[in-house]
Amino acid sequence: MAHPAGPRHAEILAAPHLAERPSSPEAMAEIPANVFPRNASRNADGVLEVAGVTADRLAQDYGTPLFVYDEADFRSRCADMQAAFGPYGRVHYASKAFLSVQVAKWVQSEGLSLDVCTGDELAIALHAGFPAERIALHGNNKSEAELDAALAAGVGHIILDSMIEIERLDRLAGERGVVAEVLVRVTPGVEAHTHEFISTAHEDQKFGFALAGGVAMNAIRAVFATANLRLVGLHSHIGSQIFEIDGFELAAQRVLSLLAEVVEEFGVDKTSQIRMLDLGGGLGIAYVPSDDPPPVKALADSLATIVERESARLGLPMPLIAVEPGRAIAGPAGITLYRVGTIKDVALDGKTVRRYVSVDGGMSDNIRTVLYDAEYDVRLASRESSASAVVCRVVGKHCESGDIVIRDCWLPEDLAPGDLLAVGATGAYCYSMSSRYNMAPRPAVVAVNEGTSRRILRRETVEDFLSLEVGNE
Ligand SMILES: Cc1ncc(COP(=O)(O)O)c(C=O)c1O
Ligand SMILES: N[C@@H](CCCC[NH3+])C(=O)O
Repeated sequence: MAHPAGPRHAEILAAPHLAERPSSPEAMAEIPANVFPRNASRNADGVLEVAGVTADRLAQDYGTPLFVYDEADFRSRCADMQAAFGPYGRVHYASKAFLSVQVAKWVQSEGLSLDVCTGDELAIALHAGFPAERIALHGNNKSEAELDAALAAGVGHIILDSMIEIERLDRLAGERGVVAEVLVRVTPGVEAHTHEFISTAHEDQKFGFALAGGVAMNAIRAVFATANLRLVGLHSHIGSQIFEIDGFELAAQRVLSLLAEVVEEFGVDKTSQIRMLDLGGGLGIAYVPSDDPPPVKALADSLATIVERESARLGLPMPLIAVEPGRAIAGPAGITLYRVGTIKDVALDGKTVRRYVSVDGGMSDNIRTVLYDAEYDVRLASRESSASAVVCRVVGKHCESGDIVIRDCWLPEDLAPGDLLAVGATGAYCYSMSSRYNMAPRPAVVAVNEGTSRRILRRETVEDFLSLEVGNE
């Protein structure tokens, strides 16, 4: 395909998945099945549809930017997780990836458990009628109020993260006259191959008790010394967006070795209630077509084999394996629709230009590009184009030059204001990490299913912002 006339457009060298110009307009129009929701496709008119509802219709009915979740996709990923890991233990959906009352209901009806990190995530789950005994509470700085709310609700277990918290929870449980089931979060010193800020099991960070220096063992001793805490498992989470099993394998080996030490010190009888090995979340997804994460079932079976082998080697009974996937359930189920507002060719030097495509959202609804250099796949959603491919940078509307949604991508040369763009795999950690920067209202969130759509969260309005104002009477 020829370059468009005029100055040469900036070529992409850094991103391997973009190194090759799409072979044809059809290739550029393709909706990559491993990135977009399972029920997304281009219809006969060339318009993107999700679960039978067109991007045009959605934008017209609900406005843009818009988060669109394929409900059947979300549910099927819950079901896949449950089928893969359920036989070995328990699946907690990590609600931080994306939570709403509807989402909690989907998770519940698919039979999964739920992991929450704050009192307010807990409140949303309880509001949805999620059974408290299937909820686990995480967090490195849970307040007394949050711990007490969890005890009042009767959550399944609480994952302990500091010595102060052990004392705090023991006291609160005593005051309520209950015994709280707890896991101790162990930091096993595994460097997951992922971005530093989403890697959580190397030792120099805020989560958990280090295996090194006997810190985790001391925490376990402290729990055994309490009157109102019952240790039912050990937890480790090595990071997020992980494609290889070796990090999980090493973490499982190390945590099981710690368990063997605990059994040796406290005896088989006193430790028989420690039945859960929670390996956390972190299962990776495809953000761009070349990403190839392992299938969930294969991962589950390999992990179970490893845990079984290690347990046998250490003379321990096979524990229940718990996992806490967030991204792998919510991520691929969601897309973001944006409306193109302006397009600008910016001269980089004498010979090249970069095409900036500005959309009506940005870092307020997707901070991941700015925060982690995350990559995304974007497609023209409102029509098909036969124009040639041009390297573009999709940017938001915020007062920040770093407000980039997609650093480099191929889009049709004839892209114009008013066109709709769809960014794939934005279902996790986009809405949940959104902000109101520049008074940007949080977008609406829509669920689509079998040809129908419904709002599950309405768009914020300036009236919402004004309702927070005080002292202006
Ligand atoms: C303790 C814990 N569990 C589960 C998750 C969910 O991770 P992911 O969405 O990568 O599966 C996280 C986030 O990284 C976490 O910190
Ligand atoms: N928020 C991160 C992952 C960390 C999640 C929780 N520990 C992301 O968007 O990738």
